[in-house]
This record gives sequence, structure tokens and C-alpha cells, in this order.
Amino acid sequence: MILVNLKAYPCDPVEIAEACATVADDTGARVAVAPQAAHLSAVADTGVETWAQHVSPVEHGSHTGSTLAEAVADAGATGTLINHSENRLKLADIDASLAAAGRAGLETVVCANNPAQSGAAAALGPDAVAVEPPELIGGDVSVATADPAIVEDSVAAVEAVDADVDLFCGAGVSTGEDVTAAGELGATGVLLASGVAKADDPEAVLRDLVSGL
Ligand SMILES: O=C(CO)COP(=O)(O)O
Repeated sequence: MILVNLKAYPCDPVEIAEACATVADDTGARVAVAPQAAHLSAVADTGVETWAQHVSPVEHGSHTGSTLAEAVADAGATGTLINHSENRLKLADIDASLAAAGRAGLETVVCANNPAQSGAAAALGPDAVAVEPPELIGGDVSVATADPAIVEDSVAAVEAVDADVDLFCGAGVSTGEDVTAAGELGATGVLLASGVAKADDPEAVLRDLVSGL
């Protein structure tokens, strides 16, 4: 799977979503987009698989400023990131956000910095854990090249806790070669942002990324 996190980059979320949908349709590859919460409906309307960047550890109620899991599902999201490196949560809140996502029927990827956190995240029962070394996020060198051991060790840590949880990796992923390298280390998906969100031609980048699956 290729999961494109648009963060808060100044890109056109619908243009990128349309490119992802086209590439997914043409190739049969699984490509999803995680835009800003306010753009979820517009992105979902393109037909692309749509993910939230975060859901709050809350239920319906007096939670001003929260991102309610049920609301992102209503807007068309079918999955959510939780605990991204740029939006870290306490352990209890990761657990409660997973519960919220579960109530709303959302697939879940919990992000982690390192193998120990990957194992701990797996213990909470997400669909997948995504290991992203913070120092490599937004850089030019892929995690699979710069620090292959962190991916292999995270695969092992997750497998030891719950073999049903997938391991994704991210940080610096921008080419098909990076995707292939991640797969060779045992990752079943990649999480990336700047390689697509900052690209002059996102569709060309996506076609290259998908070629590495
Ligand atoms: O944080 C990331 C995806 O969630 C990785 O970002 P980059 O692909 O820009 O390194």
C-alpha cells in the first residue's frame, strides 16, 4: 500500500487525489490519500481511498476542536493515521483514538519512531504500524536506505507481538526503488508526504512509486 500524507503542505489536495485515483485505477495498486480534515469530503469525492491524518481520543460530546472519528468517516474517510510524529499522543490517548476509529469503522495505522515503539503500538491492536524515524522525515534519503535496521527490527518487534499487524515504513520515500527496498525489508506499505505533495508532477511520482510495489 502507498499512503500519501498531505500534512499541511500548500498543495492542491483534489489534484493529488485525482492523480492517486488515476494511478490506482490504471495499475490496481492500493493508493490512499490523507488530506487535512477539512478536505476529506472533497478528496473522497474523487473516488480515491481517503484517510484522516488523526482522530481524537473522544466520543460525541463536549470536545471543541477535536477531530471526531465518526465525522471523518461521514466525510468519506475509511482509515486514519494515529500518533504521527508531528502529532504525538500519550499511550492512553493512542488507545482511545484506536477505540474511536474502531467505533467509526476506520482502518488504522499507528505511527512509531523506532522498533520499541513499533512493538508497543502493535500491542494496542491497530491494522498496521508505520515506523518513521523523525530525523529522516522530509529528507531526501529513504528510511530503507538510511536505516534499514530500523525497518527490519520493527518488522520483528511487531511480528513478535501480533503477527496480524502489518508494518509500514516512511520518511524520505520518493521513488519506486525506495518502495521496493522497503518491501525487501518486510514492510507491506509505505507512508510518504513530501515526495508527492511537493512534486511538480505528482502523477509521474506516483507511477514510479507504484512500480516498486
Ligand atoms: O511523515 C511522513 C509521512 O507521514 C514522511 O514524510 P516524508 O515523505 O516527507 O519524509
